Amino acid sequence: MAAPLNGAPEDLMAIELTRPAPTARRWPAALRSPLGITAAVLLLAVLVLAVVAPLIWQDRAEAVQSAEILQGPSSAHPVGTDLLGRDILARVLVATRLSVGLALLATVIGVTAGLVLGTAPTLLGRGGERRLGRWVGRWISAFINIAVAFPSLLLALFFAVIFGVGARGAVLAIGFATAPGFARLTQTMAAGISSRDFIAAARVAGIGRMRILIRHVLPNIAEPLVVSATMALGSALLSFASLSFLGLGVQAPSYDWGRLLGEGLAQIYVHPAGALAAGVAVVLAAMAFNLSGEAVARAIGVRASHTSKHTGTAPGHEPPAAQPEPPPADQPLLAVRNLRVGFPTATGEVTPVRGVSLTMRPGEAIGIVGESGSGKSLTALAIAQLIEHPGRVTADRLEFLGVDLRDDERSRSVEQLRDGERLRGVEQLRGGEHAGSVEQSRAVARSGDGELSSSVEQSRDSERPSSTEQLRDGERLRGVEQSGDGERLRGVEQVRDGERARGVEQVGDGERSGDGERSREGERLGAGPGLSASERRRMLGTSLAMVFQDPMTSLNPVHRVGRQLAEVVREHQRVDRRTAWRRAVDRLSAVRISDAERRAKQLPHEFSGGMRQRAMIGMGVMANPKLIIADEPTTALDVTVQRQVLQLLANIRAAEDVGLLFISHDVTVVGQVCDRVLVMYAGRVVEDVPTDALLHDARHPYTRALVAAVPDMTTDRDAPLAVIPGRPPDPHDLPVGCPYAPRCPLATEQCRRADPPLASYAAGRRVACWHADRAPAAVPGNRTAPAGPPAAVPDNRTVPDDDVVPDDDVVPDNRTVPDHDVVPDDEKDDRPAASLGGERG
Ligand SMILES: Nc1ncnc2c1ncn2[C@@H]1O[C@H](COP(=O)(O)OP(=O)(O)OP(=O)(O)O)[C@@H](O)[C@H]1O
Repeated sequence: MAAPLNGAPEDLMAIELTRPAPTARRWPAALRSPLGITAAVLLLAVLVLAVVAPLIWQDRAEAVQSAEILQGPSSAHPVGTDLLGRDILARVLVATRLSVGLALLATVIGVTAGLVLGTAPTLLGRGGERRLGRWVGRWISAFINIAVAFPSLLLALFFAVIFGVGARGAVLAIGFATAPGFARLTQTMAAGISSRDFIAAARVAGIGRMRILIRHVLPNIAEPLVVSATMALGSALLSFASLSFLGLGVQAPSYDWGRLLGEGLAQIYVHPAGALAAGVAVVLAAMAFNLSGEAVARAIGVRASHTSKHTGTAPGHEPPAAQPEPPPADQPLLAVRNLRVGFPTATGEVTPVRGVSLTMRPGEAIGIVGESGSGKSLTALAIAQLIEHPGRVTADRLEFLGVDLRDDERSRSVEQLRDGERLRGVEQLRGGEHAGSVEQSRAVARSGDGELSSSVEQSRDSERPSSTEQLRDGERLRGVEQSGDGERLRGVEQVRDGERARGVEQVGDGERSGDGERSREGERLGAGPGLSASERRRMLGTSLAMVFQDPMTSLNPVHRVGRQLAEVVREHQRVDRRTAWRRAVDRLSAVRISDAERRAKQLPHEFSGGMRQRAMIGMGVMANPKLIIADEPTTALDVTVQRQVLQLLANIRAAEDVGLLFISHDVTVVGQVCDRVLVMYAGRVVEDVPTDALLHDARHPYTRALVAAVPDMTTDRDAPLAVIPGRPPDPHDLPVGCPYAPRCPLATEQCRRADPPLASYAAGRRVACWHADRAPAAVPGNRTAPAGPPAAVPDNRTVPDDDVVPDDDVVPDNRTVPDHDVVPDDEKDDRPAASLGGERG
């Protein structure tokens, strides 16, 4: 008899929750089904027998009657007697307790060990700063993978030999043989839940790993785990019977069903009923547990899911270094330079975010737009420190509130190179060397006067081709050196203008002026300039809020909304439960959720989509953040709710002087809430333009195409809808040169040869295009001027309580960029250039 061990967890390996709503209403229906009734009756019978059988039939089962040896079925002995004349039926019934009890014990051991092993990678493996933890987590994962590869029976036999013959050894053997399957199931589900937005939100809020695991991950995977454990119990029963049957389990004088099977086997041809009775008991009890698991599964709505494969290809290209933005007069809220996000692939590394730079002042609203896959979300996640291993984030500078957010181990090499370059830059400045740099800096100066072409020309002729060549050859080192040159340019220019001292300071210490600020921030937080990982987490938890696109996945479905909001302040401000709850209710009403006290007690599924999104925003402002990152917060909402959410963000921003990084596909929506817009394409910023210039004075053909592709109420319905032909490039397979060239009506040979740098051509304006000097044509007649930013609530830290946004407040339209992915092939290439606005260039 070779029963499958721990088959249930393996069967349920890819289990997932189909819906997060409470399941109370589905239980009665499931119990009333034939499956539910059968399972309930069988389970009840097994449990009752396990409790009462030894009390009633123990004496009869153990009474030796030499006159009745090996009797066949009779009215006195319904399934006959054994070699000592004992009643077999009584023995089978009495053995229920030991058989079920031992199986239960083995299952508890297996489930506990599986839970610990399965959650360990999630617990240890998150966050870049935990190298040792990640390492241990990886080893545990590898161990689980190897263990599940072995047949469970083999594992059980192996462990049985290790732990010794007998009931105790068998319990441990079956427990440990059950653990790997259960661990794999737990690990898979925990990893799935960990990628959900509400976990990211909890992490942004600075909630610790263990707490996230216990409060957010486990409750969401508990139901399928219970189903799996129930089924594992049936398997453990069969396994135990197998070991006892083989003589490795329960030893005489004790007896379980496996032992009774073994004893009866010798008489199977004489008294088949006596031999089979224990087998029938095993089958019925296993069925009871498996059917119960099945019924529970139906009641709570879990089903098997399909796993998806990820394939990697060639690494991405290096874009030319962006020209840094001029340093703001005051300390920036957020300073990002040369941010890169990469993921390992089978053939190297793919880099979906390639050198993004941005500087945000306190209270500023910056929009990031671009088609799907342009790297907007990854940029936001990298800033919020939410890129998971094996994702790799590097940056020359990544500071929030003056605090360096970089994970040292990951970014140090780049930083060291930059430091080296900076020092050399200072030396060169001091010695009055580097004529080439002076030349280049003149170009930058001219471009500052609006002579963009000179600047571009300069870069085109000197820097870029070599840069592209170098990077194509994988000489990253020299690429970094060039970014150092960018720094030198500015410094040299300042020296040329007689501002030598300032230039040296800026170039020499670079953006190291931030160091002083960082120290001050560190002092404020009670830590040194280099904050520890937990201090950084705490700082981010209180100062940065994230609002995600899908309001359904942004809140934990199993916790009341108010409790989730309260958790943020309880975590950071150590306030008592009641105070935290009051603040949660207050924040809910501040985000205009009426009857906030009652709503706070509801679960997320009881909220509408717009309310959930507002609740998320309410959660974000629980700790008075300095920056809100909103990743397409209105995409999943209808027009009215979209307008309310935009209004709310604008109000909070104005009332609390919060910076806003607003990500969207929709250039018009971004135009209405932001001061300036970064347009991303193929993982890099291709244009940085003030909002008021977005519609009529954008320089990059891609920006203009995005603007032109947005229809509005005045769009001529008879004319073909403007679209951008082709598709954005796959980050795995970027073309040489400007990645937009294959879709660009202005593309020339030069565009196909070299990627243009993001160059500054006027105050607060940067563009990465070789042809950006060509005067932008007027936006087609179907465009209307953008509405102004939503009216803000001045000087008031709470947002008005009215649920209805006045129409004249703000009218963000819900126009969205058409889904270019679904442009039929035959439309892509013969689309007239006029539809792109390219003719305006
Ligand atoms: N974990 C990952 N591993 C590998 N590639 C990834 C990962 N996450 C995202 N990418 C890739 O990075 C690119 C940019 O993704 P990102 O989510 O930032 O795009 P996006 O501009 O926000 O798009 P959308 O508007 O559709 O959300 C995409 O091509 C995506 O496939």
